Amino acid sequence: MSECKKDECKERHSKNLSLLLKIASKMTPGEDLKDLLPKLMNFMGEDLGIIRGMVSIFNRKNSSIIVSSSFGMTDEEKSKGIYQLGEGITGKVVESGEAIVIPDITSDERFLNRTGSSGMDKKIAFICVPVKTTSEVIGSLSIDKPYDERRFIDDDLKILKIITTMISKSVQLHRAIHEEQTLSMENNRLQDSLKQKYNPKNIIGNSSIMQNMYELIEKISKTSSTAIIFGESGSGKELVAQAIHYSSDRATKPFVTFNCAALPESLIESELFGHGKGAFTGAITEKEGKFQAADGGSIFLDEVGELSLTAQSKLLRVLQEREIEKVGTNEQVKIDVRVIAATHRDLLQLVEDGEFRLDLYYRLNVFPIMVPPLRDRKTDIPLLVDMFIKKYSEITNNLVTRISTPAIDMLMSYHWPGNVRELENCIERAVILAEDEVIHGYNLPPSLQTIGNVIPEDSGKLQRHLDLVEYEFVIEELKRTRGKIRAAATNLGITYRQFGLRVEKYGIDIDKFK
Ligand SMILES: Nc1ncnc2c1ncn2[C@@H]1O[C@H](COP(=O)(O)OP(=O)(O)OP(=O)(O)O)[C@@H](O)[C@H]1O
Repeated sequence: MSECKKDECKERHSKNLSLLLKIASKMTPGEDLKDLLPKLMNFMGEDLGIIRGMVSIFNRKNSSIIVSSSFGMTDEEKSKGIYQLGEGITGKVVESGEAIVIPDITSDERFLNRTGSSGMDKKIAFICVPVKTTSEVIGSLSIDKPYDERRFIDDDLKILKIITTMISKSVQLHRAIHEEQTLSMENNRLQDSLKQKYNPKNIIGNSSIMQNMYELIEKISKTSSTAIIFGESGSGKELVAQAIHYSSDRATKPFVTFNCAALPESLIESELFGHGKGAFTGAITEKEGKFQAADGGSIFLDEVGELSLTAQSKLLRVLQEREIEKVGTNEQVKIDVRVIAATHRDLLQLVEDGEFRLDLYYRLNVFPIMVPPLRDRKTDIPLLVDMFIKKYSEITNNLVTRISTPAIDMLMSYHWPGNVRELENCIERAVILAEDEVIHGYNLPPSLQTIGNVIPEDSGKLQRHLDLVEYEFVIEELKRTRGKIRAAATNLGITYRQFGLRVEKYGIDIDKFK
C-alpha cells in the first residue's frame, strides 16, 4: 500500500535505516533492557514521526499487560495502560501473537483509550505488533501516527516487526546470559562444596595437582584398602596419611605412626608386633605392638623402604593373613588395621637392587598416591606462608602481619629441596627475626638470597647484609609509589640520582611496579 512519491520513499527508507542502525548500536549484550527501551522509544519518536508509542510487557503471573516504556505519554497515561489478555487491541495482539493495523483508531470499537491519551478527537492510525520469542509472546510494541501518513502504514508495520524481532532477540540473549550466569554460579557453588568436601582441613594447597590428590584421598578413605604414599622428604606424606584416616569411618579409632627408619632392625619386629614375656633378654613383661595399638584404626608406616627383608616378610604376612604373631610366642592375634605406608625412595629400584620384596611391593601398591614436591606447586606457597606466619606469630608471641614483596619473590623463586618442611622452618625463623611486624627478604636464610648474584661476590658479610636491607627498602618504596622514582627517592630521603643508581645496581625493572 506504499503510495509514497519516489523522493518521499527514499527519504523514509533512509530514516528507517538510520533508525534501525541506531537501535542496533544500542543492543549490546551488556545493555539492560530497562535502559534500552526508553532509548529505543526516543529514536522511534525522532525518526518515525510517531505521536505516541509504547512497549508493553505481558506479566504471565497475573495475566496483565503493562506499559514498560513509552514516547509521548505522561506518567499518568502510562500508569493507566494496563490490559488483561484479550482486552483492547493490545490485549488481543498479545493473546493472538498477530499484529493489528488500524488506519483510523478513533472509529474502531476495539479501541478502549485506557490510557486516556489526549488528541483522540483527530483521526489517528495505530499499529500494534507482538514481541515474541520462539515459544511465547512477551509483550507488544505499538505506535500512534497521524492519519494522513497512513500511506506509510505498510512500511511502518515492517519496521515495527524488525524492531520487535530485535527486542525479542535481546530479551532471549539476556535470558541466556542470565541462565548461563546462574548455571555458572551454581557450578561454582557445587565445585566449592566439592572442594570443601575433598579438601582435608589439615592440608594447605589449592593447586590443581593438590586438588587431584584430594580427590584420590577421598576415594581411598571410603575403602579399607592398603595405601602407599610416595613423595620427597618434607612434602607432607604424613599429613596425607592422617587425612586418609580421619576422613574414613575409622576416624574415631587410633591412628598410630611408626617410622621404619628410626629403630635398629633388632627392635623393629617387637615394636611392630609386640613380644611375649621372656621372648628375649630384657623382655620381662608381655608387650603390645603398634599393630595391636592400632586395632580398628590405621597404622602409618613411614619410610617403609628402610624395613629389613625379615621385617618385610612379616609385614607381608600381616597384610595377607590380617593377623600378627608376637615375637617369642606362637600365638596368632587377629587384627583389623588399615596399613598406610610411605616412602621417599624409589621402591621399584629397591626391588631391582634386591632390597625390597616384589610381592610386598604389589601388596602395598594397591592405592599409590604421589605427593607433589613444593617446586611443582609454587602457587600454593603464599597460602602456606600465610598459615605458617599465623602459626608462628602465635607460638613465638611475635606478631607478624605481612610479608614484603621481595621476600615473597624470594620464596617463589627458590627450588625448595626440603619441601614444605623447609618452608615452615624458614618462616618460623623469619617470624622470630621480624622486628616491624613484617617479614623482609633479609629475614630469610642466606640460601634464598636470590639478589646475591647482583651483589658483588667479594663483598664482605656486613656489606652483603647492608645491600640486602637497601634492596628491600628500594623495592618496598617502588611498590608503595607504583614505580614513581622521584616520590620513592623523596620518601627514602635520597636524591633522584642516588635512587637511580641503586635501581641500576640491583638490576630492578621499574616497569614491573607501574
Ligand atoms: N600441604 C601442607 N599443608 C600444611 N602443612 C604441610 C603441608 N605439607 C607439609 N606440611 C608440614 O610440613 C611438615 C612436613 O610434613 P610431613 O611430615 O607430612 O612430610 P613427610 O613427607 O611425611 O616428610 P618425611 O618424608 O621427612 O617424613 C609438617 O610440619 C607438616 O605439617
